[in-house]
Amino acid sequence: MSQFWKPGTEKPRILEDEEGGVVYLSHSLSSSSSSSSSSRYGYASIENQRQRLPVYKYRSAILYLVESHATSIIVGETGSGKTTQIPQYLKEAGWADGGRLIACTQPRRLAVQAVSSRVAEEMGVKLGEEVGYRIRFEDVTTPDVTRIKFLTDGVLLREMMDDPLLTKYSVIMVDEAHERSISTDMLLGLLKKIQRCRPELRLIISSATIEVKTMAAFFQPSKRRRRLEGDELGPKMDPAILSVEGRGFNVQIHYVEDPVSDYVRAAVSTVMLINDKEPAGDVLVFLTGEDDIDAAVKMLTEEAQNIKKSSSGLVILPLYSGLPRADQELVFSPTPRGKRKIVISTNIAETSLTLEGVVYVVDSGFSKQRFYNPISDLENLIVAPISKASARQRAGRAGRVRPGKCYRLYTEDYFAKEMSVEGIPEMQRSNLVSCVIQLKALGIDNILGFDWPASPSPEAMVRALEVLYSLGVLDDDAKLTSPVGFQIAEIPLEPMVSKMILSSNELACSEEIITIAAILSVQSIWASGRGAQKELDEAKLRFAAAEGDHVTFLNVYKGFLQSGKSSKWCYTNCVNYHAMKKAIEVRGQLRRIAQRLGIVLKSCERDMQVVRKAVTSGFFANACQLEAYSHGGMYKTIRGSQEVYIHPSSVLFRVNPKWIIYHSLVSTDRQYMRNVISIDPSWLIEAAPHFYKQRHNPVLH
Ligand SMILES: Nc1ncnc2c1ncn2[C@@H]1O[C@H](COP(=O)(O)OP(=O)(O)OP(=O)(O)O)[C@@H](O)[C@H]1O
Repeated sequence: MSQFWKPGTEKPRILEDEEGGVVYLSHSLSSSSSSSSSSRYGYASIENQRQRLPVYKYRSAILYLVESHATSIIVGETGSGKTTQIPQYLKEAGWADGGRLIACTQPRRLAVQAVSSRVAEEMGVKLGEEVGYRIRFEDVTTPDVTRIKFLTDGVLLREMMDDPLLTKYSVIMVDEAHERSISTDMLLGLLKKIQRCRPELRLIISSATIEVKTMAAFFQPSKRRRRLEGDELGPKMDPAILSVEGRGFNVQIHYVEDPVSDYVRAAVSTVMLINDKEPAGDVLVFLTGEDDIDAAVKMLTEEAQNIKKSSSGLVILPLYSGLPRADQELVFSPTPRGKRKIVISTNIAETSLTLEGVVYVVDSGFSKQRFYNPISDLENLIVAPISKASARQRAGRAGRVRPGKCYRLYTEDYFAKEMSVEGIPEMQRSNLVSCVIQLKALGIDNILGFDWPASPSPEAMVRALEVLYSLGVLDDDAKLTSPVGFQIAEIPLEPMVSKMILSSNELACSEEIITIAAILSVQSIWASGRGAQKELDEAKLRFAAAEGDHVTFLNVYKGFLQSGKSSKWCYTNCVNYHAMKKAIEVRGQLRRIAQRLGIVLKSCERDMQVVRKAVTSGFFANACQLEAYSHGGMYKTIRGSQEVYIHPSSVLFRVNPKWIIYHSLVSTDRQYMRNVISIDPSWLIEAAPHFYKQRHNPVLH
């Protein structure tokens, strides 16, 4: 592995400036130790660029290993060419002949789209023909024509429902396997199973930062199996390991000297200093979520206005999953001459992406991560420190087409001594409802005995089985019910949302429920980043419904449509225009799914009781009862008796209905419920009699 940072060279120091802001000393920023000449940038033909990538020297070795081993684990620095080149080498070597397909999976949709268009460009073909991609709700491939297919690991899992052995694929490359998302882990377990029936299927597990030993141990065949296969001709079942040495361009790593207390402010100061002292080049900043990002955009815009002369050339772009597609794609557009693009992103840009102009990366050291406690049955999104693997991936977004620099907003000591090597696999810190339903749909009955790369907790499994049983998805034998279980398994959404949509059919309110589901899928439709809380509270009052946030969303949606989807209307009403556009995009996709399932699209007009009943039928597990009026209203979850509070952003904050259902929790000083709706407790028994058995919950009677 190459060393990013050599102590004693260009280490920057962070000092407090007179106003108390954080600044980097300029001498650190102006030093340079590029290992490659920047003249390489921009002039080489695509073919030359391909041949200069470190992975090119390993072309024959990779093809040999894939030929001779069922599984190959390939590790190489970020930017060395794994994702874009290996699928092309495989195609050139004939792995896509005879109508077969080469798949390359990615954990994120944005990466799927970006790498597939790069590979299509390198091959000189139209995207969607020989090279295509598939993400949830979008298939850009052509049957019998597409030979290389990029797709999210979640979509490949869904393809298994129709084709359990994935027979059309000759090679499946599971890229960025270090991310250990639930889908990646499920995929690894299932692919290992498939290989037993299809030894001709080749797997490539690739990443810049994977723990090779763990992965190799997982794919090691058992002694018994090795004996059985001993004499057969065919690929070796022992996994092969290849380390691709070398990296594209050097990335200097800079650390802060002392820990920073406010990483958003520190990130903004760092960007301003880069802009002031450093030569041309775009900046990619990693923060944790929409709130941080909006705050940073606002601060940067103000800073840029204050120092007009030097900063008038900043193009500031947020990037997070809740943004509409067109806005996300702006980050790939060429930076106008004389300008500097500042992309402020969540970890959506952490792996696989090449943003061509990016020379500087600013890493806050944090990301939002899901944590689930099976005992209390509470799942939270928490801002938590990232792992070394993530930090290296973030740094690797620089140095892809020319030398770069990465500014870490944490100390070198912290990186070396305190940061964990890898994150905890998502499987071990998430609610497993979606995972269990998918495995059931694939016919895996013994879920506890499934061969996982990292075992989930039995408590979390039992909790998930229990919720699925109560949703009517599983029967007494823990098999999928017909038709509800099969229908819910087929909808590519969280089972609770899918159930809510299915119930809306019977309750004749599918149009409203689909709108609610779409709005809940974007982070927040309120423009909270603008700062004027009073203005926002007044705007909310204009739409607020006594029933709660879900019904309030319907009022906002109606207003937005009546305004002709106007951005001005959004501004006046403190509504986030991007979020509304995204919600409309998702709504269209959900309507298509609903129609495919035979759901009649129907509006209940003003009858909000049926809307609340439909929400209850999906989210009954999140029901709470008011316990005390202290602290703006203290509630307890009905199942786990956990203390929870209505989030101040909810229209029901301080209204405190006796019985409510929440959509999600955020944890700060307390557990806060976001997006809350009032219910009648008798609906809980109707929706989930097993879940709310009388002996456990006498309060319901
Ligand atoms: N859209 C693009 N524009 C310009 N160059 C690109 C683009 N995509 C990729 N490249 C070039 O190809 C190189 C290899 O990219 P690739 O994604 O294959 O690397 P990788 O080893 O998979 O990296 P990572 O581990 O970060 O995903 C990049 O470093 C860059 O030089």
